[in-house]
Amino acid sequence: MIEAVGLTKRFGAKTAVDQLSFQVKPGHVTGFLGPNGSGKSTTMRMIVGLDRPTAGHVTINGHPFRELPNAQRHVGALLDAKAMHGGRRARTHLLSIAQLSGIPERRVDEVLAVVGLQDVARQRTKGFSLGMGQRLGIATALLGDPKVLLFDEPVNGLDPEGILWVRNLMRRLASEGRTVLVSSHLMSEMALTADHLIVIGRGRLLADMGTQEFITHNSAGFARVRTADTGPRGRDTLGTALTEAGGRGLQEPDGALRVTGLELPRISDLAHEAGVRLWELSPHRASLEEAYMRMTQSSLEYTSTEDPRAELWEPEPLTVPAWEDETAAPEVPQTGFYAPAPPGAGGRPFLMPSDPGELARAAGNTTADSQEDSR
Ligand SMILES: Nc1ncnc2c1ncn2[C@@H]1O[C@H](COP(=O)(O)OP(=O)(O)OP(=O)(O)O)[C@@H](O)[C@H]1O
Repeated sequence: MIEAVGLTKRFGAKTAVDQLSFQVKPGHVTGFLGPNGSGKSTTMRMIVGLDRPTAGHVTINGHPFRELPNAQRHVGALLDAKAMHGGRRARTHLLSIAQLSGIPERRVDEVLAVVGLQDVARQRTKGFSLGMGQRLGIATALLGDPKVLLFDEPVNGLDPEGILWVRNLMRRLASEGRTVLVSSHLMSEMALTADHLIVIGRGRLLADMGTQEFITHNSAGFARVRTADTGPRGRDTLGTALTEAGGRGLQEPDGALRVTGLELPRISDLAHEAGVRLWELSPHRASLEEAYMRMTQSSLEYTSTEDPRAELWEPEPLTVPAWEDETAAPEVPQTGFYAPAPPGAGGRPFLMPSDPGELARAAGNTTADSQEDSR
């Protein structure tokens, strides 16, 4: 297990890591996420003793890295895939590290086979592609058969087959009871690889929870509603009914409505009462990328002038339906199937009920009851 307590690193006036406390437990792949410059690499460097904390401490299985006897046998790390002597052959690179750590030569050939570099083992690493370098870096981390593994951006530069391979490798290492901490900016990949997440922003801890829990806690909630094509006026009729009931609808590019401010059962009732047939009524299920953007948007060290993430919160309507002009969208409430106010504006994250029966029960509730549904 890796344990950080009040871990802090300052570079002059810059606080790169700010009072971080977390545990990385064995048997899981823990994703380490954060915007550029949020302090992930600095944290990893402190874990393996390459940077000294300004305050706080971090231990591996109860010991600071520098006090671990034969650390290579306990901890393996891929921090910089380019950190190798370009004039050395891949096998020689591994062999020199193995010899320094008392690791038998046969292990070098084992890890070369694990990462699929046997055929280029005698090539000099300066000719390696980024992906080959990553594989060699992973082989180096695995050399001592360590119980604790750190990977900083291991899928950087890998092709889809390589990414899949890394995913399966991480999961296998965790299933063997090892502690696996992996950073990546590839959210779709992290969603598939990591079962736990530590998220930091500006050096501070933003979240430490299961991946699914993280997505649930940080998702904008809305319903997708598609009216039957058979009734061309159905969408406008429904839009008016939804607006009058306190909801708000925006047109999705595919013609569906994105509805906030109303629970699904209420939307269904309103459609029924208005005589509008629905072909789709579904809760929006957020991706890890969306949840991550939502959580970190105020913690980005560098943001582009034009924020490409804006579309994740509220799409521009392609055309403003008539009913949109009639009534101003009301203040968005904070409970049930509602979209929260934007982060930073005091909004509470939207939570999907984990129990689908909750939806059915909510269908029988009055408006007053529905206010109790928030979780
Ligand atoms: N040796 C150093 N001297 C001065 N500042 C540093 C040093 N190392 C890191 N920093 C600063 O500390 C902050 C955190 O950097 P770090 O590399 O840990 O972030 P990161 O989350 O790994 O970023 P990325 O995702 O871009 O790799 C940045 O502002 C960086 O410029």
